[in-house]
Amino acid sequence: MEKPKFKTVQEVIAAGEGLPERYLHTPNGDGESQPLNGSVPEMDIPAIDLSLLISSSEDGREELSKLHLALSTWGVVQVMNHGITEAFLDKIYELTKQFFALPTEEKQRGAREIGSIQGYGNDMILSDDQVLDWIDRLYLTTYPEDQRKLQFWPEIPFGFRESLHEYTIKQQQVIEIFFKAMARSLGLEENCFLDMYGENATMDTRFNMYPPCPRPDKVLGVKPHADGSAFTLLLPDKDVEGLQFLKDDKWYKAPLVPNTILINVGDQIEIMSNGIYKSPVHRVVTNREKERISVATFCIPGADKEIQPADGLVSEARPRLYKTVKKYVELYFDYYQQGRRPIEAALI
Ligand SMILES: O=C(O)CCC(=O)C(=O)O
Ligand SMILES: [Fe+2]
Repeated sequence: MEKPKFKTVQEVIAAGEGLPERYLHTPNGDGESQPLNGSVPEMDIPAIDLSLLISSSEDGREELSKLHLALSTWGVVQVMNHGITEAFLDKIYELTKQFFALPTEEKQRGAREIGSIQGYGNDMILSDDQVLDWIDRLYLTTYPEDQRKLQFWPEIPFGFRESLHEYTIKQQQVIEIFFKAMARSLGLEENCFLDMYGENATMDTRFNMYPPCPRPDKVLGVKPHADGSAFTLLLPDKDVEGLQFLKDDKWYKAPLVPNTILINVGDQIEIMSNGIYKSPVHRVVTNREKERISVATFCIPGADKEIQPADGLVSEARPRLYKTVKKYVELYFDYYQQGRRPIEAALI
């Protein structure tokens, strides 16, 4: 299959030809006239103890109400006591760093092919007038195993493949507990969301690298978007800030809390929860001196599954807000390409 002709951000920098115009945001009058690297306040989100979410004790109930409050206001939580050791998370982080530090030719062995999202590359170029994100990434489907495309899985650094396999298994436990906890926190039967997620659900892991950028006032690492997943597990860089969430039209930065996983609601949980849990708009700003690494895993309901508001969350007082959707991620890319919020397509 044909490999696309593109330069990754790392190659753009290595070419030493200055910053291409295609990365520059021009002020368009709606809030973007402000510099992108202005200082913003930190968001006030709780660290949720995952081990307590499965307990029926008083502490467990308290943790569920903390979860409810955070997901209905921010749509984001930090999760601690998630059962994955700090050493293992560090290993994932280090392997990601090592991968992006490899010579271009080595990384290109797993380069994305035209029309395919999996593999190594830059921001997906969907149209000629798209402002590009200052990001290089490696995108891999990790689950179910028969959907893995191993030709894109790096053999170097040593241990990458095995560790990603192990990380996938460890994340599945977190995902299952989190789905059950969300349902219980809304007064639903605990398998209510898991059943919609289905047996044929997919996990996609995206390794993100944001090189230092000469114009953080004009260039974004990731443009504002909400995730099309049910929810997303994120390992943000341990030292370098950059991720910001929008609330009531203002940007807030995500705190750096060691050894936690950040979980944000995606559009499909917003739909399943009839809008009670919010799929937050977020972006990544760039940094002049430091590179930033993050690892995001998108939990995507099975393509055979109909996603709709849970019956228990629809009433006369709270009418149903969303249609039934299927294969939402396909619809997501169509809308995203037109610069629209895909969830609009699901609104009744
Ligand atoms: O790099 C990050 O912290 C977030 C990336 C992100 O929003 C995404 O991959 O959807
Ligand atoms: Fe995202």
